[in-house]
Amino acid sequence: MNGTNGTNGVKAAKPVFPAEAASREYAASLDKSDPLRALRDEFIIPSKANLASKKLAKPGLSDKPSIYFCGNSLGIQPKAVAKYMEAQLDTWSGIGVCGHFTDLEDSPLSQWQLLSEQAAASMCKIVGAEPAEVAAMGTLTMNLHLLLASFYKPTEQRRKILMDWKAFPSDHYAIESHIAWHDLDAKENMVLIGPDEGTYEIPTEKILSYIDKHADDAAVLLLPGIQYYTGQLFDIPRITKYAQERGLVVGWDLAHAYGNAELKLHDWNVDFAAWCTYKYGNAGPGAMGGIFVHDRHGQVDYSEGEDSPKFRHRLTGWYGGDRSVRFKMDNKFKPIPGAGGWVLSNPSVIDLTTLCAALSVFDKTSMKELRQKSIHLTAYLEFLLLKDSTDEERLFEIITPSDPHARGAQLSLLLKPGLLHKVADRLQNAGIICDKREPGVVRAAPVPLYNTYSEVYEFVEVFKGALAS
Ligand SMILES: Cc1ncc(COP(=O)(O)O)c(C=O)c1O
Ligand SMILES: Nc1c(O)cccc1C(=O)C[C@H](N)C(=O)O
Repeated sequence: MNGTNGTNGVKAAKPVFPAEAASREYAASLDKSDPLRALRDEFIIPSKANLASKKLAKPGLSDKPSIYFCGNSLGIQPKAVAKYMEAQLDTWSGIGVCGHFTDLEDSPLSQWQLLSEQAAASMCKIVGAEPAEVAAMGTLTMNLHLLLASFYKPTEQRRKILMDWKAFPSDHYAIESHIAWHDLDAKENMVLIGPDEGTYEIPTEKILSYIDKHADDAAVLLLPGIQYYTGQLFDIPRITKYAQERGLVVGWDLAHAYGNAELKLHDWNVDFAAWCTYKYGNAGPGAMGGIFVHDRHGQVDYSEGEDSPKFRHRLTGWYGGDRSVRFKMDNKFKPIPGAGGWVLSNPSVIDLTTLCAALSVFDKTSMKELRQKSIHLTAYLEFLLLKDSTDEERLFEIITPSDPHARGAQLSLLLKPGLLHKVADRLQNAGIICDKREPGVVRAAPVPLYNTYSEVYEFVEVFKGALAS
């Protein structure tokens, strides 16, 4: 397989496809030789019949599956979810409150007090962190607020937050409200970094130049790992290092990068990060999110005595308190060392259950393997979309970077004005699920865990047919 990440950090070349690759048979041959093909069977693929009928029903075995290219918004259901949920419901009905401290034989789930650690143990592999640097908790926007409460400490001199020009609205509101929370003017203190006029990709050099420009007045840089609209994957290690060397604290919103790109948050020395798990993570709509706090920020110092722990300030709650003293009820907060110390409440075990089920699928593979396939699968999509036409002839433009190392699974296709609804309808009628973003973008995300090369081929046939009609 071409286009894989080589060893020693050397980035592999972009996959190249021969002319004969543009056929249904070739796509099928790629599926046949795909080493990860068995993973598709770990999922329930929404069926065309169900999408059309709008009745509550599970997809039947003989139903034709839809082509699901919307993992960038909501991943599909892993079969493990039903099994894990049943085990959890049986635990609750079987032993009630004793579920907190009892590990049951044959259950894939640990006792409730340890369930968030079970999730973190798998999640840390996806983001490249030590287990203690990751906590399963809350939801993305909520977690960004909690992390900003700890890491955005504006001073007279440093008060600005550098961010992207088209941040997902929730991130924009979170940052805006945090600045206002400190009685500062939001407009003055939000520095939006965007692409040059008429382009979509933000060059790394441009981000670095903003960091230079604001090296004396910016407190935090908070960017998306992958930009939700354009699909651009940023150079996280380079940008992080550059900003930190100039005194900024660096956080990443990994909503679109979690389970999609290979991440090494610990080695990259990222200060903090947050993500949701319902996109490429497949943990279910509104599923529990995750945070990363670098080891150096999560330490608890007892050098002044057991009763006077010193730790980075955060907004606290009892589930961030060390388990050994959690039920002593002495009202002396001793944080769990690491990201767990940011947890507030008794977590929903139902949410943790779907998360653990989704993570059990990731445990069958690795981000390295997934990314290898993803780079190849998305390059195949790009190849089929672009072949046989020139930039001038096409009724769409791919606004996602063409460098596979500057994007994840998603390609964002910007259509000529007036075409979006027609194309979206045609895709929907053909049982293809991907999303549209006004004014004219179709986002298509072939996901390596469950999508196939044949589906990519079919998608392009329908997409091009819709444009030609
Ligand atoms: C980049 C980004 N930030 C924030 C959100 C919102 O997250 P949540 O609703 O889980 O807080 C999303 C997706 O909905 C997103 O893609
Ligand atoms: N979280 C979503 C929701 O509650 C409803 C509809 C869509 C979403 C999404 O996740 C959108 C997604 N973040 C995006 O990139 O557009």
